[in-house]
Amino acid sequence: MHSCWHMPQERAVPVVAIPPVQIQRAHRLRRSGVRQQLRFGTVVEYSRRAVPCETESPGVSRGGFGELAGTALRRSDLACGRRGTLPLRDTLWERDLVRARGGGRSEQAPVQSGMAGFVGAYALARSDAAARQAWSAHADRCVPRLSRALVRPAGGRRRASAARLTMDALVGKGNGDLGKVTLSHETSNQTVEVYALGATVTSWKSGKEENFFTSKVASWDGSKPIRAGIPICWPQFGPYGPLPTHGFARNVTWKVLSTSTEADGSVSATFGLDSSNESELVKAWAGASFDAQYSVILSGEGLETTLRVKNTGDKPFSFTFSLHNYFQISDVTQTKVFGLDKLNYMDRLANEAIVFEDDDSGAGVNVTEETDRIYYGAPEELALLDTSTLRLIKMKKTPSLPDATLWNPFGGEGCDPGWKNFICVEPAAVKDPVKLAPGAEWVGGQLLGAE
Ligand SMILES: O=P(O)(O)OC[C@H]1O[C@@H](O)[C@H](O)[C@@H](O)[C@@H]1O
Repeated sequence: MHSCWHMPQERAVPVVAIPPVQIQRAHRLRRSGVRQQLRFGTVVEYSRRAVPCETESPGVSRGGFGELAGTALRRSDLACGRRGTLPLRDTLWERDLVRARGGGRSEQAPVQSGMAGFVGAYALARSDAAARQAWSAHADRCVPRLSRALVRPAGGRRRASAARLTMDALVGKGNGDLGKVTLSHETSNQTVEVYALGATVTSWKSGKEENFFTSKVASWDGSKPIRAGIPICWPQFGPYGPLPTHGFARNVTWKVLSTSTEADGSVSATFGLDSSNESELVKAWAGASFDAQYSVILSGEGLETTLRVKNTGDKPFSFTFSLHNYFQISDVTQTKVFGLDKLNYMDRLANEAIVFEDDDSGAGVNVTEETDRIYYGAPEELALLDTSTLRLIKMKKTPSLPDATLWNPFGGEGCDPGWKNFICVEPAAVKDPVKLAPGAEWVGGQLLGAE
């Protein structure tokens, strides 16, 4: 069989076509309510197989495996004229393949908690196993890195590099004459823009592709938070607390504390906000004394954004938090969010009822109506796939951010005119507010990768 999808050498296995009828059978099993006996975190038997992409399977139903495979097939069709194979190793959908298996090679392999949907999307979107492994390895290293104190004392390994400032980090003016830092990572051809107002990352480009949404009606005069990129919701998420919605971090101007270049070539900017800020909102926050630093790091693997908060007073305080990612997508209804299947969520549109998501198909969550949810205890790794463009955004969040929100207003009255082109997936700490004792520090952040 001719193959246009590269199968890496070390993963070369006999390619066995799965007839559409077997895929249909897998769907029937799932739909008929047969429980998946194979759970995340267990060792499952799986079959190394590939779906033949010349099969424009008339019988492959929409939803789950079929729909995504269909997307991938269309991509293959474009690339190689309706022939080729798509490896499906390590994917959640392999659970279906296990059921659908009709003989052939199989072996034992671990399926990691929370990874399956994400890896599945990735595997389907791209068949480059080497890149997949590199991402996973980096993401695993990233959490401890994110959890370290961010600004090192003078003389530390990180050098605040005035000499390289013009190359890697530019401090200048942006829209509305607002202060802005631009970071460039030349080897990976990424750039990021961060406004001092709210320390808001407004743009993150991988090559020419913009990963973040900027509202056409965003205000750039400081009167409102900037609706673009990653507004920081702190020290309050949503209406839950004494402050205006989403707290004050996104409303006030942060100091640019440093820009630097690491030995590994990653570039960063760190912003600071503390309780000496003159804003009435800050003063009104129950007299809490704090020192907050927000670090934005661009590396070959993507974008890391991390908030560190220290209680500098003699009273404890608590807060909730989210990184309000506005991801740019071509159509919200054609976007799948992976990692949130089969989780309880709090539905903010249904009197905050706890809803049990029973679909564990791994097909990803698809927004088809106004959606405002908080998933309690979301996995550390999430991903979203724009199935129109096959653009994939991967997210790894620190354990200190156990929750994730999912929001799109879906054309509701007064909502943003660009609602179709964004989806908010926000790593968050909402259900259990973070409590900080005097002198204590907290760190929460995310690593984002785009393909
Ligand atoms: O303040 P913004 O950027 O308009 O975002 C508001 C939305 O932010 C989301 O995080 C919340 O889940 C929604 O309930 C809320 O409406």
